[in-house]
Amino acid sequence: MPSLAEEICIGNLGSLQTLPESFTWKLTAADSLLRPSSAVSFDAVEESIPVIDLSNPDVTTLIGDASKTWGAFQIANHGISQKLLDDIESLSKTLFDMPSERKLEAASSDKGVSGYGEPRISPFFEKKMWSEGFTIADDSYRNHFNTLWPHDHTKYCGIIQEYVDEMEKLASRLLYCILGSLGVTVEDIEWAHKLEKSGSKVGRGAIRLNHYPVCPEPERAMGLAAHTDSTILTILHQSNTGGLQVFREESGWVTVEPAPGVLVVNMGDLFHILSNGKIPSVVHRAKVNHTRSRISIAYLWGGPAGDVQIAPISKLTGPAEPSLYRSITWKEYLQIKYEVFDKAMDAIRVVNPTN
Ligand SMILES: C=C1C[C@]23C[C@H]1CC[C@H]2[C@@]12CCC[C@@](C)(C(=O)O1)[C@H]2[C@@H]3C(=O)O
Ligand SMILES: O=C(O)CCC(=O)C(=O)O
Ligand SMILES: [Fe+2]
Repeated sequence: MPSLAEEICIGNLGSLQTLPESFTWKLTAADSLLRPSSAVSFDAVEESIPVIDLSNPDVTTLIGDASKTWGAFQIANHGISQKLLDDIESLSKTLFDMPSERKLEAASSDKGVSGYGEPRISPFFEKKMWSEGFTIADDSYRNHFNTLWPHDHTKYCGIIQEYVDEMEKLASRLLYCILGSLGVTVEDIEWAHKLEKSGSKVGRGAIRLNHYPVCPEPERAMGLAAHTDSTILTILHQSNTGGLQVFREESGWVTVEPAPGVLVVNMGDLFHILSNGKIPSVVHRAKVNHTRSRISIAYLWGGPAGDVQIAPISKLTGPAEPSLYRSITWKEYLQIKYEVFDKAMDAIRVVNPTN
C-alpha cells in the first residue's frame, strides 16, 4: 500500500479520488498574480471570442479588431490538416497514458525546459496545478522520444517536425495580418522581412503538450493558473473537451468553447512590446473537468531565431506615443519572466519615456 505522499505524483493525478489540500485553490489575489481583479471568480460569463474564417476577404480588419479588444480569437480555414491535428493529439494521448515511471524517465532536467513535467509557472504559485505536460523547446525531445518509444520514435518525431513547420508558417501569416491592421508592413521590421523572404524557415518556437486528468473536485482545482504567454503569439489546439478561459477586464472570464478544426490564437507579451502596448497580451487559464480528461497542444511562437532584438515598431511610436518598452531578445525575456513572473513587463518598461 503506497503512502499518501507517494500517491500524489503528477503522473497519476487522474487516479486520485479526493482533491489533496495542496491542490485546493482559494482564488485569492495570490492565485492570480497578473490581474488581481481576475481572482474573484471561478465562473465564466456568457460571451465568446470571435471565430474568424481566414478565407474571409475582411480578414485583416476582423483579426485586427479581435486582437486589439480581446488579445485572442479563434480561426477556421487555417490550412492545417485535420490529420495533423489528430496525429499530434493521439501522440499526446499515447504519452500521457503511459505509467508514471515511464513518463518520469523523460522528465525535464533541472536546467532544461524540454521534457516531461509540471508547467513552468508552477513555482510562482502556492498551490499545485491539476495537469502534466511535455515541453518541446529544442532538439532534446528526440532523445526523450527515444526513451518513451524505443520502436516508434521516428514516426512521432516526424509528426512534431511537421507540426512545427506548419505552425511556423501559420504564425508568421497571422503576424503579417495583425501588422497590416496596425498599418505596418513586414518591411518595417527587419527580422519579419527576413522571415518572409526565407519562407519562415528561420523562426523559433516551442510546443507544449498539456494534459488535464479528470478531477474529483474541479470547482476548487486549477489546471493551469492565470498567465500570459511569453511569445509573439500562441496557436492552441484544444481537444473536444473545453477548459480554456480568457480574461477581459470589461467582461470577466470567458470560456473558449472547442469546435472541430478550429484553433485558438493568443497574443503574447512580445506582441505587446512590438505593438508598443496597442495589442494586449491576453490573461488566460485552464479549468479542469469531473468526467473527462482533456488535452491541449500549444505552439508558442517567439518570432525570430537567434539573438534578434524585439522592440516597439518605430512606425508605432512618435512624440505623442513614446516607446514604452526597451528592446529585448526572446531568450532574455524568458530569463526575466522566470525570475520575476508577473513583474516581467514592468521590468522592461521605460521609466520616463522620451523618443
Ligand atoms: C518558450 C517557452 C514559453 C513557456 C516557457 C518556455 C517553454 C514552455 C512554455 C510554457 C507552456 C505552458 C504555459 C507556460 C506559461 C508555461 O508554464 O510553459 C508557457 C511559457 C511562457 O509562455 O512563458
Ligand atoms: O490548455 C489550455 O487550454 C491552455 C494552455 C496554455 O495556456 C498554454 O499552454 O500556454
Ligand atoms: Fe498559455
